Amino acid sequence: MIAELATTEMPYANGHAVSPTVNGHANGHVHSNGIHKLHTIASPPAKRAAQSAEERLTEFRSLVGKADGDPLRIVGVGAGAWGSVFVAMLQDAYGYMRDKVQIRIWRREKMYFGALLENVVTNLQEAVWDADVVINGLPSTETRPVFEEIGRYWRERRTVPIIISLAKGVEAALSPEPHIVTPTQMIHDATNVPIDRILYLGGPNIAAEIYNMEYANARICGSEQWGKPLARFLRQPHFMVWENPDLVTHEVMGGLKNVYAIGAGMVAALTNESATSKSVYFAHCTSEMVFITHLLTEEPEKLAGPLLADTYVTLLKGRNAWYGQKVAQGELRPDMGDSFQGKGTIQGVSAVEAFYELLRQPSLSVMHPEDHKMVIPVELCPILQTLYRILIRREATSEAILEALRDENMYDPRRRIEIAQNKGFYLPQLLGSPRVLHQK
Ligand SMILES: NC(=O)c1ccc[n+]([C@@H]2O[C@H](COP(=O)([O-])OP(=O)(O)OC[C@H]3O[C@@H](n4cnc5c(N)ncnc54)[C@H](O)[C@@H]3O)[C@@H](O)[C@H]2O)c1
Ligand SMILES: O=P(O)(O)OC[C@H](O)CO
Repeated sequence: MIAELATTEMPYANGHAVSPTVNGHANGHVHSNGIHKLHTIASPPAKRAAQSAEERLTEFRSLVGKADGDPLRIVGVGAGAWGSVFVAMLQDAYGYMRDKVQIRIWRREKMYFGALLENVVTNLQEAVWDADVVINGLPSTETRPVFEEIGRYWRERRTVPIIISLAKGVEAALSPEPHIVTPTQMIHDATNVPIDRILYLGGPNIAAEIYNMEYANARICGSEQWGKPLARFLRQPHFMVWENPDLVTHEVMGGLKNVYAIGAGMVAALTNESATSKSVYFAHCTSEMVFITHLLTEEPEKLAGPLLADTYVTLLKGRNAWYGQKVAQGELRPDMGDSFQGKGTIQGVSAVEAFYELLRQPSLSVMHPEDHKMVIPVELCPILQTLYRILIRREATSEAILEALRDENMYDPRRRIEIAQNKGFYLPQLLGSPRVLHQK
């Protein structure tokens, strides 16, 4: 039986859910059954938003082509930290309009302990078969198999859903030539949903903090036809959403920052939070990330801001940095896998392997700007190489990350960026574009 999100539990004022965004500031806490209770704190009524929630829902419904009496069906796939918070945010904003929208979340396992959360659906086919909007809250490593199953359920569908992927991770594919596969591409491959209806939402977002209404921003990346209306529909006063047409590079950046966040956690633990050591690491890891952006796109400067903000927040409070610390402290080992009870999946581990496997391909070799010989790109990324040795080959301990920083052959991080900027390293095939006939 499909259970809808409980709105009976939501406090109401004048028949509408008391949303933290309607009556000014609110403190919220989670009740045992996981329903977020909101208590408004006496404050002047919030400035009325340009468009009311009703107006935004009506606008989006008409864009999707929903007839009166036919609710907009939104379903989250994967009820982890961010997947759950993101769906709960939509529920807070629109859930009280039960005749116009139905918001649910699917999770694999039934909640046998405690009360089954009202908002959980445990039958995937029932959850997605007629969904108008699907939110992918799965780790990138699980996106392909689950959407292959969903694709089978959608074979006879006559309507085309819109899919928003939250996943930050990548796969490396080596044929027909080495290239990156992102979660939106996995979803497209698995379901045949046109890529212009599959978008990526990413930003410097810590789920728990957004759940507590801390102000955040994010980008919805993909086709402008859906990016603009979705940005309007998803935007909340405490969650600013901008649209950006560049889908794949932003999605790749979400995966790349997780790689270097793990290393940052290791350095923090090994140097007892030394600010100097962490800044040395930050200089080197950002130069490697900027170098990699130059391989991926002709306009890397557009990515510096989003990439560094997402990296920064993950260094401050992300699970990938936490994982790096725990590995360096010996509390976790690389052979223990990448998913942990109460924490979820550490996406950086699979990203280390994907980026390393990709950037070590001879066909991607670039001219070493000082040795004047062709080298595989990963030769210019000693931190990525070291993380691969620690986490994937398991042939080095975390201390190797400090050796990498102290390596006297290490370029001045500025040099690596200068190298990338001066020598057109752009490899269009990395993101699946046809290879340029004559590399610059
Ligand atoms: N947590 C955050 O603050 C945050 C913020 C922004 C982006 N993200 C990204 O969003 C994505 C989802 O993040 P999250 O924090 O919700 O993840 P999570 O690791 O907390 O939860 C993943 C959920 O997917 C479920 N799952 C995994 N494999 C499954 C399968 N095969 N079938 C069904 N369910 C399966 C797990 O049970 C879990 O509930 C990740 O790629 C993450 O990097 C996370
Ligand atoms: O908790 P993490 O490390 O998966 O990162 C969370 C978000 O990606 C930060 O934007």
